[in-house]
Amino acid sequence: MVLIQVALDVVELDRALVIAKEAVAGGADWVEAGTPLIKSEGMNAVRKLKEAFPDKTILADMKTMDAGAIEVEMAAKSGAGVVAVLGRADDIVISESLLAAKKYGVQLMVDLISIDDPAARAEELVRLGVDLINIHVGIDRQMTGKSPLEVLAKLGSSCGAKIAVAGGLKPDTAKEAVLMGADIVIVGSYITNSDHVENAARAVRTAVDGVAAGSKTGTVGKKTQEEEIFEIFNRVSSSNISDAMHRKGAMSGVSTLFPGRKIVGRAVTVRTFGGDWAKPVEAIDMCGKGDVIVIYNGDRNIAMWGGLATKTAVNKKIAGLVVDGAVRDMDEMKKYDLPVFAANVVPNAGDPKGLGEINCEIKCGGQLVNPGDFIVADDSGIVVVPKEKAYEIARRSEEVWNKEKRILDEIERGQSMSSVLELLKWEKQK
Ligand SMILES: O=C(CO)[C@H](O)[C@H](O)COP(=O)(O)O
Repeated sequence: MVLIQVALDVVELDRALVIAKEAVAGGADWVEAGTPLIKSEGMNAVRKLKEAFPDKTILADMKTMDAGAIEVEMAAKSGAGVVAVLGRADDIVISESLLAAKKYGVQLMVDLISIDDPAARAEELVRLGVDLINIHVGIDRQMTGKSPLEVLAKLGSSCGAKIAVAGGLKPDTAKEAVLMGADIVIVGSYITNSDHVENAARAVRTAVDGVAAGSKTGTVGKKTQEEEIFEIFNRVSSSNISDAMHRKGAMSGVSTLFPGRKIVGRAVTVRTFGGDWAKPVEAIDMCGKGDVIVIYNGDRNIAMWGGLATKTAVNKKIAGLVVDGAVRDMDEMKKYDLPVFAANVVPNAGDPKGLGEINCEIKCGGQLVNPGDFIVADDSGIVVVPKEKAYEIARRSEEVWNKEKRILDEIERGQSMSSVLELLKWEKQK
């Protein structure tokens, strides 16, 4: 039987215990004290988990690099049945960890996170006597699109050890991992950040058990990164994205004219001056379906966009307009669905002189925007995501969105935001 291990990568012990209870009810077999929980609470986290789940195997994700024997001993004495150390550690650290594991009657799992040649290292580890290996892509690398399934495909399932797989797994990828030979699937954020942990764990259980029952259909359909970016940006908010960019990326002084209309698209940029509307209108003809026109005008008191330009843009099916400058003809613009974000609305227009450029780097609302950058604009504001970082930021913003949903769920159950986040405990010490 394939085991499901829920990884509790939260820093608050009380939350971890609640989440673990729900995950176990949904079918998790092993409960992992995740590294952030161990760093926050120490071995007490392992003790409390063992106390709460005496019949379950508790894994302590120590991520040990040195002094293996003492770390394994500490975790084992606290109630861990499996202790995880890093495959990047020296062989002597692995051997010492193995000796301690034998002495205290626990299993050792060796984590292949960030190993350049996982197949070669797995072979060495098996020679050292390791019989439980974790094919793991860490959270930061997941955000760049790396998946543990690619690593598993290279390693194969017959390396002589039991195989655990971890790194952003969801029901479909957990199932794929099992089809590829995994004995244990380790699932963290998909379960712990769910607003219904029990159901999320059950979805993983069903997917994994489906393989044992012989259902080989429904493996992961590959989406392109571009498709994933659009899917995620359409789901999350500009605030989630700003959080994912370390609370940066938002324009200032430009806001929605039509609340409720959202933009997700790639920028076609325009720089123009003093209400000159030639380049903005010419840019519409250069746009493809779904593009966003982003304009720096430099004068917020002369309109360089109005009803006629809006109708042309609607015909071209552009996703929206963002203007660091003024627009006019609100009555006409209201009739169309086009999301419009601007710094000002004034009735007096400029003239079509043709100054400026299309598709050059501009500064709009205080943010640099390059052609092709992603623009996400909603009622909270407008964020610019540089195209080179778009996939990573999309993945990180999805994590932010998921975490917030989970915290909201806990607040809806009656807790205060401050108690859920243990704000007092985590205030920065002077
Ligand atoms: O060890 C970890 C991070 O280093 C995680 O526990 C592991 O990656 C599983 O979590 P997720 O499913 O969120 O990736």
